[in-house]
Amino acid sequence: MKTANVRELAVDALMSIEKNQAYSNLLLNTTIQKSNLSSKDVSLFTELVYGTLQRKITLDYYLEPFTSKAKKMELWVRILLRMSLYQMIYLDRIPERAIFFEAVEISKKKGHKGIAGFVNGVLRAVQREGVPSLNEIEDPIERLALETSHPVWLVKKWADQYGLDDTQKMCEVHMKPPVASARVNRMHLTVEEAVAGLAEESFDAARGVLSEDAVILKRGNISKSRLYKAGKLSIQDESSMLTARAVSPAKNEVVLDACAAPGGKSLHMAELMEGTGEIVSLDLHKHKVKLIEEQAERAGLHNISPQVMDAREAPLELSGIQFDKILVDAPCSGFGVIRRKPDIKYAKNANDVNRLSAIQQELLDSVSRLLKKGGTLVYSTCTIDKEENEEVIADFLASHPEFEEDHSLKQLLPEKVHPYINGGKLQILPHYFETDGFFITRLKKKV
Ligand SMILES: C[S@@+](CC[C@H](N)C(=O)[O-])C[C@H]1O[C@@H](n2cnc3c(N)ncnc32)[C@H](O)[C@@H]1O
Repeated sequence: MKTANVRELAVDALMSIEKNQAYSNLLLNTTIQKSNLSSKDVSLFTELVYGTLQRKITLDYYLEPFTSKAKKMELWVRILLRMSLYQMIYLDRIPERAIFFEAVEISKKKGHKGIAGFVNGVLRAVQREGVPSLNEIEDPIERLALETSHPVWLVKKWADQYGLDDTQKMCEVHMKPPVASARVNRMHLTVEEAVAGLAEESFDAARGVLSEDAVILKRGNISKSRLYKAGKLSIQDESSMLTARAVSPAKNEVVLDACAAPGGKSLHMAELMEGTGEIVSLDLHKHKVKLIEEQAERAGLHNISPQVMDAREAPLELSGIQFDKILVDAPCSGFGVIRRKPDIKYAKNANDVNRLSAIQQELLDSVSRLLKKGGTLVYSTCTIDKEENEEVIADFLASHPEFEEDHSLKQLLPEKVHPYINGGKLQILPHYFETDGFFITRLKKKV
């Protein structure tokens, strides 16, 4: 496939994401699988889609003086201009004449000569005059939002919650590509054996930086490895791997995973229980429950019982006896995974956060009835928003005096995260270890 086609494919992918027809990470995977792109073209395609999406607000700001007079610009034209500008500013290795030529070719194909002339004119004017400086923006929050392409309301919220310094580091790390990592099924092999096995298959792998169960991959697609296909590896971010460790299920226990699909943490817990006991894995959606079944099958784990159910309506008799441990890995805004899904920062708004924190409360309220006395309840999210994390837990504890924070996280989790543990709560921000941002709380039902 020629590079011009890669760019055209990237414009189409960005259009679908913009129209909310698909999540960036899912769309990228399906487009790559369906096309017969070479690995070099896959890298360029990924870079163009992620890079343009990550920098959307900044690129629009840069384009504004050059496009403000255009009467009406179709969405694909704006996207093509953003993508071309992204290459001009951030990708040194692509010569400008190639960027211009291919932008013009795509314009002719998707539109007509007139649009090609407009696109060419805008790009040449940018080349001549340069983009506007961001230094003149006085308000530090507004400037940071524009520099790192985040909506102002979000940067303001994080600055209120964490201070400007951490917010700046977090916004900057969101610009970097995510690290590929996988969890080793320790029932079958050690992390060292997994690294060596991957090296034999010519993957450039190393031990993880945070989780004792992790390998990280510098190059290559882990799902193509023999170890993955044999169920000995599962794709998961390192911070997310800490959740099952925080639950710490013992052999033969009965565990509820209330929001379980696609099954990452159910599988991890099943592995820690060495295939014994039972994990009841609920999810609201039938097609997602199927993913849990497929993953359990791939890993050869038979102690997982997936069920389609709204965990807010889970009946008391669900477990027969009461559960020893319960995990609520709740639906959330996902602000901790912006590096993987940049569209999240544009798509979610303050109402979403309110709606989600109400659902999170309902989930905890409901499943807490199913836990036996002395049992463990772990609540986790892949967000950094305090309204969905600390505040949900504070509200839950205020209305559930039968629960208290369990202070054993420091015994269960690696030393590196200890500075970020506060009582029974752990908040990892994405820049601490260049992982996803993650929140984990361990609670105990009083005896
Ligand atoms: C953060 S994801 C869980 C990820 C999963 N624990 C893993 O590690 O692979 C949240 C899941 O909760 C599910 N969900 C949302 N509302 C739910 C509800 N009321 N009851 C059960 N599942 C729900 C969503 O469908 C989604 O799959």
